[in-house]
Amino acid sequence: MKGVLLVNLGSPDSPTAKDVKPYLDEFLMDERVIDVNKVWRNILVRGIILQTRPKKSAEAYAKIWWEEGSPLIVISERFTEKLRAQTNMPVALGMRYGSMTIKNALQELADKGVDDVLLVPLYPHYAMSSFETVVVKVMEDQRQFFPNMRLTTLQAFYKNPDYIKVLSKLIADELKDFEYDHILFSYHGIPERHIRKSDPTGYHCKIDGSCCKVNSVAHNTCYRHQVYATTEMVKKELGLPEDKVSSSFQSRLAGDPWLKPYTDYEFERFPKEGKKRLAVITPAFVSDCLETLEEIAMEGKKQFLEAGGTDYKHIPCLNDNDAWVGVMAKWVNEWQVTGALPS
Ligand SMILES: C=CC1=C(C)c2cc3[nH]c(cc4nc(cc5[nH]c(cc1n2)c(C)c5CCC(=O)O)C(CCC(=O)O)=C4C)c(C)c3C=C
Ligand SMILES: [Fe+2]
Ligand SMILES: [Fe+2]
Repeated sequence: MKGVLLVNLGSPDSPTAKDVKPYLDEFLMDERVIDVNKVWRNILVRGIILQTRPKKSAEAYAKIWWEEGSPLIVISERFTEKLRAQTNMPVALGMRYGSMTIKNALQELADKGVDDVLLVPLYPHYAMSSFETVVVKVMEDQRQFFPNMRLTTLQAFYKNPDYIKVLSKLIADELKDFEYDHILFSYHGIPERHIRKSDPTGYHCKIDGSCCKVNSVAHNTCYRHQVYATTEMVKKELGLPEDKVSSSFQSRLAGDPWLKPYTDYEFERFPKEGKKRLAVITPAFVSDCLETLEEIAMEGKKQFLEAGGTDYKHIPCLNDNDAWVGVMAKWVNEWQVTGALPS
């Protein structure tokens, strides 16, 4: 029998340093997130980052935490519930990190008789630290615990026309009552090194702005190309003026160079250039989370207004938007009936 496994990133069990620490430990000890050798990763993560970050992160989580729990988890659960109502297959939800494990989600499917699984990483774009680590972990757990299960993966849907349409519609609806000077597409950043590492040609990605526009097989795994493609397609779909739209990258850790421009630098720059009314959309995330609700909706707003901006609007993620659930239902139901996946 066929079934669907949705996987998102995950959250700590509560917004306390005690629960944030083991969550960050699992997250940052992932070799696809902090991609240095094991000894150095151990020193960096356990000897340095985890000494101070859990307390700081817990304070940030406390600002956005809901009565029902972490927004990312609660929203993913709502999405899953709505999807279940639109398919006649079992649908399970797992998280890459934290206590809602992928193994438990696979077990839930196996208990319902599922032996043919469509894995849906809940990321529109491919990055080794998001999409790839989910696929690798699901494959490991499947091989180890469910050897008779078949796995198929829905590829990153960053340029799928159905996805672009629902994202564009959401943006248009949110902007109906907001007069803006500029719309910023702020994507989660990654270290530049990850772009080079994920380039199968070994030479295409130069991160100079030009490579992402020249056709290449590298784009299948190039996060930078994919996020710029999403921005371009939404811009086209909505007929947005070229000079009123740009992309940037948020949430970097100290140390390496990460993809530029940095979102927080843009918040400082825009008011000085007369862009005082700003709308921000965060399409790297399908559900609102710490990085959108705290970093963008709260801290970003503060920074922009202090830099001289006058109006600021954070556009929510697709979350459990009915049209978005409908698109996912269309994709998974088509796979169930024909075995075909969207391109
Ligand atoms: C959109 C996809 C994501 C990519 C790519 C990604 C890369 C990446 N992230 C970190 C470090 C952290 N990210 C944190 C939170 C976080 N990251 C994503 C998504 C991507 N990360 C989400 C959805 C969230 C929010 C989770 C939630 O519970 O709401 C955090 C934890 C919070 C904090 O302490 O700031 C860290 C740390 C790295 C290093 C990285 C690529 C190398
Ligand atoms: Fe992250
Ligand atoms: Fe590129």
